[in-house]
Amino acid sequence: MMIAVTVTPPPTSLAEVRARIDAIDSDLVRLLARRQDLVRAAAAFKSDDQAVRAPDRVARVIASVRERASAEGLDPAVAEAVWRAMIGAFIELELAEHATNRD
Ligand SMILES: C=C(O[C@@H]1C=C(C(=O)O)C=C[C@H]1O)C(=O)O
Repeated sequence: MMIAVTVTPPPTSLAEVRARIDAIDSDLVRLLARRQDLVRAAAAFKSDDQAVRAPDRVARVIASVRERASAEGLDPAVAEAVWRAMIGAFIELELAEHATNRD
């Protein structure tokens, strides 16, 4: 049986490194926009600010992301820092959304 394996050759210049990073960032922005829609939707199901912050859920998300990061070769400390910053920003957005829904 033939198994096709795609190997991306290493970049040969800083410009190429940056072009590849830009392409990944573009995918990340698209995914984050989808995530943001869901975070906004979550606000409608919550009764107060404590429920919006949901620290127990945040802890579970971080633990899961750290595990997946290790499996994928991403430094878990980097993953945790990125997710904590992202979730912090989304909580601010969700708090604003929640306050608007309440009015
Ligand atoms: C989206 C939620 O609300 C908040 C945002 C979270 C996130 O961005 O992953 C997780 C928990 C909450 O702090 C949720 O409760 O699931």
